[in-house]
Order: sequence, then structure tokens, then C-alpha cells
Amino acid sequence: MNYVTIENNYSIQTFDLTKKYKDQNAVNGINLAIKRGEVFSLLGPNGAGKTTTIQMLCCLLKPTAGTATIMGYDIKKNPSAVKEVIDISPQETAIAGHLTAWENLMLMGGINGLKKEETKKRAKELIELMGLAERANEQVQNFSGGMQRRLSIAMALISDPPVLFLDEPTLGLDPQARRAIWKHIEHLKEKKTIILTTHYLEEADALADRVAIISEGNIIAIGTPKELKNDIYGMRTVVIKAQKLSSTCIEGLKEMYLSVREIDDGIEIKARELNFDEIVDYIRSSGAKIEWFSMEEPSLDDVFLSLTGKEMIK
Ligand SMILES: Nc1ncnc2c1ncn2[C@@H]1O[C@H](COP(=O)(O)OP(=O)(O)OP(=O)(O)O)[C@@H](O)[C@H]1O
Repeated sequence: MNYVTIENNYSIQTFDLTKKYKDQNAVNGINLAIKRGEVFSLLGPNGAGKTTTIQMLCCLLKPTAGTATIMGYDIKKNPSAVKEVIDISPQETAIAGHLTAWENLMLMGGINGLKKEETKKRAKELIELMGLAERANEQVQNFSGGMQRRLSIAMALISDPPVLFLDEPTLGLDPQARRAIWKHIEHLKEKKTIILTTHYLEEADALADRVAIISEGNIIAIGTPKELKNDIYGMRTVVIKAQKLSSTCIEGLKEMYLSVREIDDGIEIKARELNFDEIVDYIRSSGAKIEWFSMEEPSLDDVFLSLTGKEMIK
């Protein structure tokens, strides 16, 4: 396939990209520049504007204002060219349950206008890549949720697009199935530009070269996971397990620190300039007995909390 020459190293650029629903700005004039071969994550809670952004970039939704280019093609002026260079694995997988994995891939190849021999070759590669070889000839309605998601990603890859959108690829899966998908996405790194939306912080941390944190339609921070975590230097988490921890003590701590969460037999406290001695004294003076504690490194969760004062809902 021949693509237009891009003048810079970016496969995706957005220019004040905006989507309004009545008075609400679902996406509020965002400007992004995503490099070729990058895994770029849009991280944000429910309703932040991730899917709306992806749908505009995939030409499934018209922007209210602003625009974007994908591989040099403008999403407003040249949507048919954009559709040639992208594919999407949507939140709701669009697989045919009564067909086998192999048949689903062959069908998708046909829809994309691929020749039969080429589709066969790609389907074989993708079945291997996504770890589906042993069950390739089984009806996919018998697959687990994780296997269905892997097939959905394989189907998005059949046309070998340079740009791949993965909208919440592991939503609702258990940690083991999620990790299996991460392993397969890692194999695609640097070969494709991947835009991954997620509200799982560990997912963005594990996979993304760069992360944009989106909240209420605005990009509120952007950088590598490491940069974002370094930016909140000073923000610390302490986990304390204690006996006889009273609700009065917990309420008191909630008034003193940014975030206090009850966990099994203990509490997790997050704060900037966290004073460990003060916390220990306070808990002991309430009559509780500290059994165990640990200090934790900042996470992307802390970045979100530090920027918005709110916790991501997991
Ligand atoms: N068709 C629509 N009509 C009106 N409002 C909408 C429509 N689609 C989305 N919205 C609103 O736009 C905002 C952004 O929604 P969007 O689905 O992009 O968020 P998201 O970050 O993808 O969330 P989720 O993780 O739940 O998918 C939300 O407040 C949502 O209610």
C-alpha cells in the first residue's frame, strides 16, 4: 500500500480536536502528536472522552471542531484514505460466535478486500501471534472472554494496518487473561503505532511508551509512565496493617491526608510530604497496634490523584 509522505515523524496528530454533545464537551480541543511505532495510551476514568476521541480518529464520528491527521491524511477531508491505514479492535468485540477463529479471520480478510491466499497467510500468522493455534477450528462462542478479545485484535490486524486502535482491550477480564493479552500486544511494539485506551493504570504502565491522562475531555498530563510518576515526586503511599483500628482513627486520618482507604486489617494512605512518624503516633494514640507497614513507589493512580484530587475508579 502507498501512503502519503508524512513531513514529520508522527503517524497521528490532532489539532484542537473537539466533540460537543449539546452543552457538554466530551472532547475539549485536544492536541496530540503520536510518533510512528509508538504504543500510546489514553488513560482516564469512565466518561473521560477516550472512546469519543478514538471514534473521531477512526472517522466513525464527526468532530464538532478541529481535526486530526493519520499517516498524513486528514480525518475530515479524506476519511476513505484514513480508513485504509487504520483498524480498530472495539470495546464490544464484533466476532461471529457460530464461526471458528479461522473462519472469522478469513471473513474479515474478505471484508477488507484481501486476496484469499494473502488472507490465509495472514490468518495463520495472526493465530500463532495471538496464541490461538490450538483452538483455531473451534466455534468462538466456546472461547473464554480473553480468547475472544485476542481474536478481536487478530481480526483488526488482518489488513496489516500501520495504525491500530485498541479500545479497552482487556475490559472486564481477570488479571491472568489481561496479562496474556499484554504479552501479545508487546509483540506488536515498534511494528505498529498503537493507540490503546484503558482505565487500568497497570495496563498503561506495562504497555505504553507514552501516556496521556484524560479527564472530562481534557488532556491533563502527558509523558512516559516514568516521567509522569517522577513529576509527582513527593507523593507517597504508606500501607499500614494494625489491630483495633477504630473508625474514629480512620476518620481522623481522612481529615489529615489526601487519600485514606480501608484495606484488609489496615489502611492505605496517600499524601504529599507524608510524615510517617506523625501517622504512627496518631494511630498508636488511638489505641491501635501496628503490626506491619510498607512504603510504596508512586503509581499512575497517584499521578491521577495528584492532578485531579480524585481517584480513578477501577
Ligand atoms: N452519543 C452521545 N450523546 C451524548 N453524550 C455522549 C454520547 N457519547 C458519549 N457521550 C458523553 O461524552 C463523554 C465522553 O464519553 P466517552 O464514551 O468518550 O468516555 P470514555 O472515556 O470512553 O468512557 P468509558 O471508559 O466509559 O468508555 C461522557 O460524558 C459521555 O456521557
